[in-house]
Amino acid sequence: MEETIQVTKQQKNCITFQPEGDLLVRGIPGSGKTTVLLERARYLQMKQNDSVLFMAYNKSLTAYIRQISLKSDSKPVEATTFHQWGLRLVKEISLSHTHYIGDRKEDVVRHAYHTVLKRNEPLDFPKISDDDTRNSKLIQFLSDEISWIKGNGLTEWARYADKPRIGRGNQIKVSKQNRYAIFSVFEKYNELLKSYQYKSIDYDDVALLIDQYFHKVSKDQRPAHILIDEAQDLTAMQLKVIAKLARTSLTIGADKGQQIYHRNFAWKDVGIDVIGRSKFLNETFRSTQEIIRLAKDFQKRDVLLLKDEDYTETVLPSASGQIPVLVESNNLDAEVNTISKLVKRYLLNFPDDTIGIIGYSNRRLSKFSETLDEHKVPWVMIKEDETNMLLPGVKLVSYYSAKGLEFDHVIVANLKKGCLPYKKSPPGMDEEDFLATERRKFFVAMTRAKYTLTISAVRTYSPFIDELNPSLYKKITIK
Ligand SMILES: Nc1ncnc2c1ncn2[C@@H]1O[C@H](COP(=O)(O)OP(=O)(O)OP(=O)(O)O)[C@@H](O)[C@H]1O
Repeated sequence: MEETIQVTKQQKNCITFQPEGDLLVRGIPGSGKTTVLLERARYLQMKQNDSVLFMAYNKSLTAYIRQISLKSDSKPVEATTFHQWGLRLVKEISLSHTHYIGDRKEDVVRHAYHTVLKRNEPLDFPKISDDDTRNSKLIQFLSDEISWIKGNGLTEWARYADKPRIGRGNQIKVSKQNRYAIFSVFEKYNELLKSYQYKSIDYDDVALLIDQYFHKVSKDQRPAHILIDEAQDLTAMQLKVIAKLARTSLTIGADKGQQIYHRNFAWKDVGIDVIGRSKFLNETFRSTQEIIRLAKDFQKRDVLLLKDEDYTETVLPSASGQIPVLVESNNLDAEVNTISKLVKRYLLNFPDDTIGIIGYSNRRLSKFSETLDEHKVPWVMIKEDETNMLLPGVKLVSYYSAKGLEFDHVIVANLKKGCLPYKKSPPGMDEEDFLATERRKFFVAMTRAKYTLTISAVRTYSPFIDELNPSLYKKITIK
């Protein structure tokens, strides 16, 4: 977002939409949702002279938004994630000494499970086949189920008991007795979290606690205007409290086609009124025709999305460029070597450009960083910190953290079977739903590219490679 841009009429209508009530801005990748939300934040800040808060799903996107916002002359916009902002509020209104349980959540679920098993009452858990004697799949299932319960605000037995299991798949059969057993673990888990031993909350608790202690939230603690980007990945409960917290207006940016967590709710279910207050941006500005043509064709494999009432076809942009390249390597070592050489060439030819290497995880990306060091290529890892994303050079970023970002040149790496899509779906999730979210990660990664796109496949290739239309890319095989 280097140049000053001329917003379109469609975008302007969103920016200056009436500053009271809700507004939903939907749009295809690169259609300017972030740009519009940021401009609207500035507009509201200036016109209304009242507090404005910009929220986004992950820390890398909020850091990026702060960086873009700082580049302009106007007052910077406060940007944060719901989890960061919410935890601060929770500490102020109820639990001053709390922190997130983070990666230890499954340990607490296991602790709760073993505690309820010792009770003198028969508990019937869902049958999940597992070779592991530690019941890891059941524990993971219980952990995901607890997130689902909290994310949908089903924290009372009466609400959970009969709730249709939308979004929880049909793979594992869950009877009423099973629900009773699960709910016993849920209650014990919450008790343990609060106990002296853990004194923690989990990520899903933030929305529940704000809802529970809403009467304690003062007017000054509630922003007048809240703008939220990438809202398709928030839970129903998170959106419900965000809608309650916004005093005057709530602006939501979302694209179902980029939803990488399995969610299922309608806007009205969470108290958001979008009737007559929904806008769609269908022009795309980031990428070239060649990149969007390939990504758009691939998106057609997402049958769940095509059936969704929110789905709208991506329109081709006017800018034209190089055809995307598919590089095939025999193994991961060959992949990092080839990509490192390619990156070196880009740096030489385009010293003022950003180059994003998007990989499966930070662990996988560390292989790139080692090899880039050997090739004497400077790089930065975009994790969740304040790495400057606007400066030229090489950025390493995971599929998750790449959401909402953009780079002049993108290399989507690790297209290997078992890596993307990941080798196994979480217990309980339907294979089709799982593949749809994994496919969207690839779609999101491809659409981060402005000028060139390279896809790097490693033997045994990801099945997604076969889903790419071969007439829309050029193939290079590295021996
Ligand atoms: N009217 C416009 N004219 C030219 N460029 C634009 C315009 N609107 C947005 N852009 C540029 O297009 C790119 C994509 O914009 P932005 O990131 O806001 O899209 P987005 O819809 O949020 O994308 P995504 O959902 O894929 O993350 C940015 O570089 C932005 O500066």
